[in-house]
Amino acid sequence: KWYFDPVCVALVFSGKANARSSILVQLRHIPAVGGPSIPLLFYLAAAKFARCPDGVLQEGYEKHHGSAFKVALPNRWLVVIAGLEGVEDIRRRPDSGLSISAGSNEQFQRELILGSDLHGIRWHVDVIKTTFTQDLPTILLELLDELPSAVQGNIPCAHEWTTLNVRSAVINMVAQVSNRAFGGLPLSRSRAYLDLAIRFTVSRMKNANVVKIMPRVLRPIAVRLLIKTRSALLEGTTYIEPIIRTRRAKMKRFGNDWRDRPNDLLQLYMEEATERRNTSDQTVAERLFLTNFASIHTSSMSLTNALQDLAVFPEHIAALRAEVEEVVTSEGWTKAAVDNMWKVDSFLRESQRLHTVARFALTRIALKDLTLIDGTFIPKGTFIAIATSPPHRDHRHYQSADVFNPFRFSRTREETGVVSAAQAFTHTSAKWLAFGHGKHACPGRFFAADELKALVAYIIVNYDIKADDSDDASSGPATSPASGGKDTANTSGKIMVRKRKSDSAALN
Ligand code: HEM
Repeated sequence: KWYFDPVCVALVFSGKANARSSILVQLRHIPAVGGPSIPLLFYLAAAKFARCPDGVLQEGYEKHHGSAFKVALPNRWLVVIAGLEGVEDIRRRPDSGLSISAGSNEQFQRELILGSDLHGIRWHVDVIKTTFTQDLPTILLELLDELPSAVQGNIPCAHEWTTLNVRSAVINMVAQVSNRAFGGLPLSRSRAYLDLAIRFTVSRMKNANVVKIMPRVLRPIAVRLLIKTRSALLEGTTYIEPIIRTRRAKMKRFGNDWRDRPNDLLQLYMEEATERRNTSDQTVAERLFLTNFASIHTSSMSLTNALQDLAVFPEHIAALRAEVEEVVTSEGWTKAAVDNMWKVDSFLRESQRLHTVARFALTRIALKDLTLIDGTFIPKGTFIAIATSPPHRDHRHYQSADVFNPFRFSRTREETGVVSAAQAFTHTSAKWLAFGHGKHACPGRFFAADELKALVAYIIVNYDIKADDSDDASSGPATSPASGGKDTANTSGKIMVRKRKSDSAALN
């Protein structure tokens, strides 16, 4: 199972197959993609996968569609299930057979990096899925109120064209507006807290990747020596705990008659903790800080890609802007307006389709031996997942799948007037896996969609955007013929922006 583990390698070579090494043998029937699967040479496959993960996954998807293949990670095999029936099969299986907790622990090394207390907690997922999503109409009003400060604080307001480093501007904007919805004011305006949340998110991803390539026996030492993530988490909670104390005092004093009860995730976490009685305020604070990890990276990468797509295809800005101006003029900056931004929704989904942020979904560990729907045997302990990008680029699922067509998901509505949930950014299916699929699909996707739509809408009515035409910007990758000679997103990481002179105060 752990082919990097010297003990395991020694056992394989000495022929003493035990439970750990036997999984190597047991996975022999699953074809490897990206390189050889024989002992030690699988490092070649691991190196190739590290260099070109999307190419390897696409190759595996095409060769083994309807079945499974394996790719070499630095420390173990990952079995990737390819094809619609396989996705449905995985999503239907209970956690007792395929565990999401064990899967995300393997992916993010939660137990080692965060400690076993936090690793097992899952009640926050239910809160995000239920009350937080139900309360979005009011929570979104807070978020919308934060837009001017977050956007104008990170995108220059000059009326001349200015170069913008899109990734760093976006991560700051997303951190600020998200934390307005997570912990309210003044938390969302605390630069020190936001920097900590961003640093924590980035370093936790990096640390998980470092820990994963280390031999298993050295991992706990590495965590202690190298990783400051846990202390960043503790520091993050020091900003939240005083807010909890103040709110607890008010909750005690006013009970349900508390009129200015805050509309944010922290309040919902606190109320859930009160129900659960044995949940401490420190756990609530840690949970809130950790929610940044699930949301900041994914949402900011999605918005970065979307803004870069806008810069590469500025001809679509006018149609998006017209939609936003129409709905905001009639509804104001409200949830209803955001719900009616179908073109913006479609544009975000198309951007996500071609630049899917989460490379894998339905990441699981088999807790027992299983046989998949196509007959593939999956031994206990196998790490499995679905690769998200290949189905999104599959010509069987999307017409002209390689072409960036921002309104492909809003066209049905425009033509027929029928609102189809299956066309929405938040939809999940075996073909649309940006948020996973099934009972463990991303619980924050309704919030993420509203947040991203609001940010894109606010930015396009207030700014002009175009591709960066400076010399160093042209050093990006070559254009792709599949996208009509233009490369979508991820060129130089820079775009040009210019503040618009808007006539309508209602829009900004
Ligand atoms: C565009 C932004 C986002 C993307 C692309 C995204 C994507 C995903 C994906 C692919 C998964 C794994 C699902 C699976 O394995 O089937 C996931 C899980 C999760 N996401 Fe998101 N996410 C986004 C935003 C958010 C936000 C804003 C929040 C919080 C408010 C959030 C909270 C979570 C949580 C808590 C889980 C774990 C669910 C579980 O363990 O059952 N996500 N997300």
